[in-house]
Amino acid sequence: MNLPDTAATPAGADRTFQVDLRGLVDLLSHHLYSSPRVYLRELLQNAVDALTARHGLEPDAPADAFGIRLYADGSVVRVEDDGVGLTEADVHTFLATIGRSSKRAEGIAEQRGDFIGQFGIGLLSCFLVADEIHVLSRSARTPDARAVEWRGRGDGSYTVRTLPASARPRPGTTVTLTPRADADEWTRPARVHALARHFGSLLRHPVTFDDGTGGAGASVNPEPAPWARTHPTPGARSRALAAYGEEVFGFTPLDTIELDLPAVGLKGIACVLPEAVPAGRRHGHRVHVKGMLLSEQAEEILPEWAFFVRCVVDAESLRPTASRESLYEDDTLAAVREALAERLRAWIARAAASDPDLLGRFLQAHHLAVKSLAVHDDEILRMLLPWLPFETTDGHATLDEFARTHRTVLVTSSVEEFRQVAAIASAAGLGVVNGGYTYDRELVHRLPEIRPEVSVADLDPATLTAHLDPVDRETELAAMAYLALARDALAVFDCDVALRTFQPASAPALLVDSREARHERTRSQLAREQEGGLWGDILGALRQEAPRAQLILNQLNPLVRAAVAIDEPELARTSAEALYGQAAMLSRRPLRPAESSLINRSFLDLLAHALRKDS
Ligand SMILES: Nc1ncnc2c1ncn2[C@@H]1O[C@H](COP(=O)(O)OP(=O)(O)OP(=O)(O)O)[C@@H](O)[C@H]1O
Repeated sequence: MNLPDTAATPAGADRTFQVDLRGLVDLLSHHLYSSPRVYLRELLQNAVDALTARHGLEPDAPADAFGIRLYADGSVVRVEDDGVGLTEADVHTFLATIGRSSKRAEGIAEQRGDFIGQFGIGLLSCFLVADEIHVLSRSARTPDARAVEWRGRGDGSYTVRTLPASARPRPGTTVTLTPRADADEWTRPARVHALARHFGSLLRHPVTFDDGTGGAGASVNPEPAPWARTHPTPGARSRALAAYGEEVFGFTPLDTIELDLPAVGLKGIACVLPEAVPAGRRHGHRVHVKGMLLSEQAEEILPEWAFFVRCVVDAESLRPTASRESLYEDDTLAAVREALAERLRAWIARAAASDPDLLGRFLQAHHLAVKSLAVHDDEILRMLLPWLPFETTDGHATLDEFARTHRTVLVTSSVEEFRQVAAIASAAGLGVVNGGYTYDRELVHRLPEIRPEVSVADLDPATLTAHLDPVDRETELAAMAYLALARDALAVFDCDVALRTFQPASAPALLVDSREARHERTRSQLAREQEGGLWGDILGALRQEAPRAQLILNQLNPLVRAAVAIDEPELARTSAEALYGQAAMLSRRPLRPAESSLINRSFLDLLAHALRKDS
């Protein structure tokens, strides 16, 4: 913290920026840090970095030779470490200069890989809970170093004094805060203990907490990280990892995937979510660096498609941003993301190859996520496409099951088309998949890449009508008058009417009408209405041969057989309208206003006719 240069400065001379520390702390607390509780994370992280530096000085010291001790009794919070310590010069250079860090090499991007900190601002977070930071330190670099005391205050002033070595008999640093009354929530002993466990449970150095009520400090990290523990059997290990996942995330994982990337010193687990999540929603992962919990919301360690897992990882060399809430996007992070994605793919491949039960449960929860993934990822497509469920004319089935009974797989382009044709197509022995849902049509078309013996084609109305048998000449002639009347009645809907025989006999009529055809008709109609105007010309230029809808009546259906024999023209018209209305409703597409009123009218007309007949 540089004090403003208050001496009179001659006109025209260079001046020094002045820093309003209160403004800066306000900025950090409202925009950089998510909560005042991060003060403890920053203190712990500085202690960890100091221990790392101390081990660098004394590489032969055992791993647990140096530790961290926390103390909180309600009136002070203290973090004491056996780290490298600070000399008086260090105190001036690093503690008293905002933005200066002993952990950075040249530029801001060249952090010395061993350390978590790099920005030289973390200590300021203590001002979120206290007005003064008291540091007592003794350097481990020189055996006879004196102790040095630094007091930094929120108003930007500080004092430094050196003390005899006896003021701190061993090297290391003690940071003491006297919390403000309004920070009680974050500095109560129980809270400090909970925060220490939250941030420090995976730290590799011994960490203890003491609440001043007597007795030895309790260990904050009594056990090694869950993945570093040994278990009697692989089953016991996976149960223990699942229990840890549940404790951290609050759900029982469908499976736990162990992560281990020696190149970046990363270990951890990915917990497979037991339930589907909305596609595209990314989850935050818990990222520890050197055991220290830095972020619970890091999204960047996995690619977007991996939204079916949540991870806890501990890495040696990932670099957090200044807020610690996310990770610095560098080559290491890109490599980690790539390697973890590979690990998830391998897990899927293993389940597909040797654990059908697990695969089934996984796909039941996440088939949508997997479909979105398979569209862009050939390997996933190859492994999983046959096992993905689709809506078909045989009910919900995997493509593998479906292709066993249908060598030619037909796929519709909309849900509505599927609804229109499903019953008839399946009665005609055609295998149709509903391609109307996102990704489905695209995916089904890629099936021959994996099952070359299967062919896939789009189902167009012509394919279906080709499977409907024509009626004999005599029947056709007998129905001619009725068909002409029906065509006339339905001309307003640009709908042709034909008579065929098809199964199931219980279906009186089929309305074959694709969305594109309807779209085209609307455009043609608009063009006709707007004839002459600019808009009409544009629409006219776009006009194609408007495909007509087709109402196909089923000669096998008793009702249809009775209808074509009606000799009363009005009733014949009404019956044709009613058949059209029923077929349109069966297709489950939204009805147009003219269709709704046609259904309404034909129903009332038929009712009136029935009542007249009865009276
Ligand atoms: N416990 C400690 N032991 C030794 N040195 C420390 C300790 N705490 C802070 N320092 C010194 O003070 C400097 C500033 O600390 P501060 O926490 O503000 O930033 P940083 O850790 O370097 O970076 P960041 O802002 O990314 O945390 C550190 O670089 C380090 O030199």
